[in-house]
Amino acid sequence: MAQGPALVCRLLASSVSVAHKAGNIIRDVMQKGDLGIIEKGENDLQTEADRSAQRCIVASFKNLYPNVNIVAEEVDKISQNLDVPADWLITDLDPKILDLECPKSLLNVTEDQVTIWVDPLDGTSEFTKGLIDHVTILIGVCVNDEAVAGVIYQPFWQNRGRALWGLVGSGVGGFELKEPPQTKKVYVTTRSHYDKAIEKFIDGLKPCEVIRVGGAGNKVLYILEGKAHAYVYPSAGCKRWDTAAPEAVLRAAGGELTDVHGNKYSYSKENEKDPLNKYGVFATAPSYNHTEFMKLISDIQSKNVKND
Ligand SMILES: Nc1ncnc2c1ncn2[C@@H]1O[C@H](COP(=O)(O)O)[C@@H](OP(=O)(O)O)[C@H]1O
Ligand SMILES: [Mg+2]
Ligand SMILES: [Mg+2]
Ligand SMILES: [Mg+2]
Repeated sequence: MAQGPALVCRLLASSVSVAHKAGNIIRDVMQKGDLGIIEKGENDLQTEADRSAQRCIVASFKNLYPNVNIVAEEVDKISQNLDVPADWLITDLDPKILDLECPKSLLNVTEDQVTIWVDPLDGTSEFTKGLIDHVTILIGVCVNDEAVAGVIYQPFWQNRGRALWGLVGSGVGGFELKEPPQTKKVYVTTRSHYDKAIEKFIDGLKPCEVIRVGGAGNKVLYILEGKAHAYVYPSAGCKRWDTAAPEAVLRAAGGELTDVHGNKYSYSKENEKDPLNKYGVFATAPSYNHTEFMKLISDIQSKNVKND
């Protein structure tokens, strides 16, 4: 009997379609100009765009995939209200993604094995400062504890937005994958959560250039588009919704994302209660050997401990 597209492919196709709508919502909030900023904690903001984009994304997924587990960043009452306008409930599935051949290992995945990690607006700090190029929407499709597919959506790319996607074992799309320069080492790190300890750590890597930009999604884009060799964040602060989609897209392209020890984070639903990426974020370009890079990181850490 002929079978329809596999669940993982349908989830990725939905992610692309839903991200386009959430992008519209974010652009509308920016255009109206009333961002409705709330301070959730120290150096941790939320806006009307974060809340509304999350409501659109979560309501759409719950409607189409009632048994899939969804973990989204915003936990307040307004963001969790799924009574959304009818046109926010997206049922389209991006046809290009549905045409993809699903990797064999993912063909038989069932809803109960899936957790979708949603960051409705990554780079909120930059968004509130008008640095709109740093903003992305992140939807990561995870099976058991692995990030296997994801969308990084840039709502302000060329004033209209674009979806960059990846399916591990299949490939990436929506952008041109580029290698970083061979002549110099470039590292990308946080703009808004920078401190002396991070500065010292990165100095130890002796980079030729350090780029500081907002957003976990945006930093992985720097790697994918050949502007940086690695994303270095030697600090706790990012959560699983910040890294699920970027990790999936990067892995699908041949790169890697781990903690400071070179271990993968788990994206299983059990992490909902403790989603913090406690041991930092270290991501490398496809052509940059992650194991060797993590060895360099480990040497630097030992040196720092000796000198302290
Ligand atoms: N020390 C910290 N405290 C709170 N959030 C942090 C953090 N470090 C990183 N993050 C979160 O990780 C994402 C990327 O951070 P950065 O731009 O500093 O690299 C941001 O996501 P959001 O913008 O979705 O909240 C940010 O809030
Ligand atoms: Mg946030
Ligand atoms: Mg984020
Ligand atoms: Mg966010």
